[in-house]
Amino acid sequence: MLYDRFGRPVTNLRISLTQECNFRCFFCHGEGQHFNAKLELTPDEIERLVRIASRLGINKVKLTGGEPTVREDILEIVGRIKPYVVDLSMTTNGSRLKELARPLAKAGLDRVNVSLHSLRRDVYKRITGVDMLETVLEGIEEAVKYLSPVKLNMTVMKGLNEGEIWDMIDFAAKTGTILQLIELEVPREVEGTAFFKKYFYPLQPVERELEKRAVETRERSMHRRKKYFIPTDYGIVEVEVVRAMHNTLFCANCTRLRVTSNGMFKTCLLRNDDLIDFLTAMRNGASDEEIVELLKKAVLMREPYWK
Ligand SMILES: Nc1nc2c(ncn2[C@@H]2O[C@H](COP(=O)(O)OP(=O)(O)OP(=O)(O)O)[C@@H](O)[C@H]2O)c(=O)[nH]1
Ligand code: SF4
Ligand code: SF4
Repeated sequence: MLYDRFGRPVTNLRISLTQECNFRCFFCHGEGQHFNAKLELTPDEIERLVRIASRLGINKVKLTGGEPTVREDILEIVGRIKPYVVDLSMTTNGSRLKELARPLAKAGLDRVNVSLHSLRRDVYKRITGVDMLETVLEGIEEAVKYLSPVKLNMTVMKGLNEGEIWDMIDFAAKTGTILQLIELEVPREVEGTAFFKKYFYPLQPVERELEKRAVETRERSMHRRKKYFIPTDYGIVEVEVVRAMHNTLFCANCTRLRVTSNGMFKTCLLRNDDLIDFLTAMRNGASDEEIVELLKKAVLMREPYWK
């Protein structure tokens, strides 16, 4: 097992497969990739990286983007890395899940997180830039048949969807999904901007209400995130709250290393000075041991962002 200088174990890789996306969410953080990356890792390179990481105790992988399902070889990628991974998940906008949920599960995907910021067509379109709510809802319906759990990601924003939280909780109960309520998060330099002030909606009061209504509360080891089990007319539903801003406990329990779509290790979502290129080494014939050294170097660069 690898530990960073702050005693945090690294147990998962969060791999961005592409910067491409068929949506245009106005708040998209692009997984912290603020550069134009034309180059993409091939299935061979992804498999090799995951195989090497698995030897070091990293056995959970999250596939992200951009939008991971815009890659034509997504099924091949999933199938090739699953043998090395205990928990293989994907975060997607859901636009291709209707046709892909079943083949993805068959290829080895264990579970999926689907962004669903609103249940109202107009609001959904304002947030994502596309008129695809129906398609995504159909995708979710299909996903629950083959993948478990299916989580819904709702980024809560002032003036847009903050009034839909309880509807979304009911929707999650009805569909047999888990809801993740996510507070808008940005790096320090963006915090003072008009954008952030306009849309930031603090979830602490919502969390207090959840606490009151919950029949049970649990804490995840990752980020020490709270999970609330909320009774609804449709049964008990699990609601997880993601509050990263200024959350020292969250960062102190961060166990993931990121991989950018163009082959670099990235140590933190919110940092922009933390990249280690491993793809050039790989393409120049580096041995597994040399890749391990680069991975270890990245782990040693990790720092909690909020401390
Ligand atoms: N600051 C920060 N935010 C994160 C991190 N991981 C996830 N988030 C936030 O949580 C949102 C949802 O993340 P997902 O990709 O669905 O996955 P997850 O919730 O991290 O992982 P699982 O619950 O294990 O599936 C992201 O859009 C981020 O806003 C992280 O390591 N750091
Ligand atoms: S769907 Fe995700 S990757 Fe695509 S624009 Fe929206 S937030 Fe960004
Ligand atoms: S250190 Fe904090 S901000 Fe950075 S990736 Fe981990 S949890 Fe997110």
